[in-house]
Amino acid sequence: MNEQQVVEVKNVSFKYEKEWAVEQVDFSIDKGQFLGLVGPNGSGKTTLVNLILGLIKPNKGSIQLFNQPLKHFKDWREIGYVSQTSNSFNSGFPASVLEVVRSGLVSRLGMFRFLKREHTQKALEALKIVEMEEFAKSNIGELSGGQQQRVLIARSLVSAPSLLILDEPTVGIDEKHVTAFYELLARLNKNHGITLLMITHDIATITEHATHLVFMNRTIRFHGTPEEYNQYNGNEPNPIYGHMHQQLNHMEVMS
Ligand SMILES: Nc1ncnc2c1ncn2[C@@H]1O[C@H](COP(=O)(O)OP(=O)(O)OP(=O)(O)O)[C@@H](O)[C@H]1O
Repeated sequence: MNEQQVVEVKNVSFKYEKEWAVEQVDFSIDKGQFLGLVGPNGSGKTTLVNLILGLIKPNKGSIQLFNQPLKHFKDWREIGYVSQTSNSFNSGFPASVLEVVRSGLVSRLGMFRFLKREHTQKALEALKIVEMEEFAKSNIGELSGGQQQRVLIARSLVSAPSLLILDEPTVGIDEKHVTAFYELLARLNKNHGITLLMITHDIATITEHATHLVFMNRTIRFHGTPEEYNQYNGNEPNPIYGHMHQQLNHMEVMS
């Protein structure tokens, strides 16, 4: 047993109908890694994350979370999940930022109402981490896409997860705020010890910030560090990686 292993995907294949969406995927994520999951549209990234979250079951292979087979895994508070949120809340959405963040603890709030003050405290601490404390009383629908995304990250942080999974979190964030957003993720990773798995199309930026990269197109085409990626990228590429790099460049232009 590898104590450091947070996610282990062993030879996993999945098909919705006839076509394989994910085929023989094999990789693991160790504690403390910031792993960027990159691939063209329809390459199986969200399917893979849904498999890891246990929302769908593999046709072949197996998945372990924190060294437990997925079917026995119960402590879902260990895992935070933030999906794409562009325009999640419209301007009339009737909730304050604090209420949205506190709702990350709602399952426990029902049983322990008297702990409400403690939950508010936890929510404020999470807002502080994402530098949104001053917006606690604002209406969520009045914030920008990037600010809303920070609030949703705060909501997933209130239960103190060890692993945070983000599906294209920079969609809807304007370019000048994307760097600050990546800096926030790097801080969560380095200072708070949270392991990160992030789906993105933004190869250039993820390569600067992630500790590890997985490029997939139904199967895994590359798994390694950004340095390893840059090495083959800078040298004569071998045919598989060269082809993948062309595809990735094409994706970058398309996204
Ligand atoms: N619910 C579904 N039913 C049937 N096929 C699906 C379903 N969801 C996804 N697919 C198919 O599975 C393949 C992988 O889709 P998936 O959403 O995992 O890709 P992705 O890499 O996340 O794409 P994108 O970058 O566009 O979000 C695609 O061919 C897609 O059409």
